[in-house]
Amino acid sequence: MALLHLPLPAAELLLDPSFLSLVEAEHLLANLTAAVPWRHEPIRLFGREVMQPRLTAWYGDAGAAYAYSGLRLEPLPWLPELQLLRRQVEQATGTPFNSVLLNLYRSGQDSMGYHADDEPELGSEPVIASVTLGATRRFRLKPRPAAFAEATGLPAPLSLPLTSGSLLVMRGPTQRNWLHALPKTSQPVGPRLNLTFRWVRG
Ligand SMILES: O=C(O)CCC(=O)C(=O)O
Ligand SMILES: [Fe+2]
Repeated sequence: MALLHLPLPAAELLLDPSFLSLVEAEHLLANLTAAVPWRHEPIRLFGREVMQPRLTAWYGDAGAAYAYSGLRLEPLPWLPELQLLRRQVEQATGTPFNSVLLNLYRSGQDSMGYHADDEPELGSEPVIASVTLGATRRFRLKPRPAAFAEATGLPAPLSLPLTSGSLLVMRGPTQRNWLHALPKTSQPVGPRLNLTFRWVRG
């Protein structure tokens, strides 16, 4: 399959539902779950420290350090399977990446709140390439700010089920005009590992 444009105003969103085969995705999920030194990090939220409802890890080229919601993350050196995946994602998107953020959602109770990937070190129109392994979860998008939200006439946030092996690309003005989230679900779901490849300016 190839990357297909999803029609979303003031955004550039592309999806390849079968970027990896289900078997490839399953192997990668098992290998990475075991090999990655997962961290459970606090996050600063409205001046309070709370634990993130997920496990994380940050890999990248030396020097691609990243400030993320009050955390300064030093990258781990690439694992061979992450290096290979980086090259496949670069090939598919035609974009270079120097780092990847891994999020492990252990169950339906793990989640990520609404945010934009708009940290200064990502630049003004970042390309974010997101690979999903494991459980299908709903990725939500809602327009920002309020005036633009009204103009889109959307009654509710968009909901995009991301399946195992899929590749989602957000680029162009997407981060400026939209927020995204991965809400909790009460469904009994297995673990989901998401990898977002990024270019961080040193
Ligand atoms: O898990 C996902 O699909 C989203 C992850 C995300 O938005 C992020 O890492 O910034
Ligand atoms: Fe994000």
